[in-house]
Amino acid sequence: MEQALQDKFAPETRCFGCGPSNPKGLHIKSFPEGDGLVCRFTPEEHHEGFPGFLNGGIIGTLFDCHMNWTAAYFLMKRDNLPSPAPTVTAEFSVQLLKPTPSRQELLIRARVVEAQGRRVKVEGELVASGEVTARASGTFVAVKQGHPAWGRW
Ligand SMILES: CCCCCCCCCCCC(=O)SCCNC(=O)CCNC(=O)[C@H](O)C(C)(C)COP(=O)(O)OP(=O)(O)OC[C@H]1O[C@@H](n2cnc3c(N)ncnc32)[C@H](O)[C@@H]1OP(=O)(O)O
Repeated sequence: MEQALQDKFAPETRCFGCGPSNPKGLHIKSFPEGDGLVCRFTPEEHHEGFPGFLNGGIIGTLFDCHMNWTAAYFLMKRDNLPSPAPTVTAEFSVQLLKPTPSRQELLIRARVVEAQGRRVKVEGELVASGEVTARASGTFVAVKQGHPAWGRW
């Protein structure tokens, strides 16, 4: 199977959501597919908000990191960079449409809907057994040299 973007481009990073080297992290894995990125995630019991259903903050983190990588990968392709751009989350919002089952594999899709300069808008959806249980949108910005995140991925 093809390597996840996180493992290919940032294996040493420790982001709680997507850092491969954080032993307590979620280890979100993003793969290019179609016009965006997809992520498949199977929650653990300690990610639940109530029995059998996922905690809303965990849902937010899944969207945050996966949409961030969607923006970073988009900028890499658009600007012909050797690796994904160093993007951070400027803002994001999540709509929790129905309880998300936690004892199964979940699918998160994200795609870029607008981009200008180093600012990228991304939309995402979370699908459980073919049903969309949450949607999100956010703005991600590629940082400049001198930003605390510069060179940290
Ligand atoms: C291998 C690699 C892996 C790369 C992949 C890595 C994935 C890691 C995932 C980690 C995700 C995180 O947790 S990141 C950590 C949480 N996030 C943060 O700490 C970010 C804190 N905020 C900041 O550092 C800053 O505010 C920035 C970088 C977002 C923006 O500051 P700046 O660089 O000075 O840029 P600025 O000129 O203000 O804005 C640039 C453009 O973005 C717009 N903009 C700025 N902030 C916002 C905002 N909140 N909402 C909407 N739009 C905004 C501006 O209007 C402007 O648009 P225009 O006029 O150009 O149109």
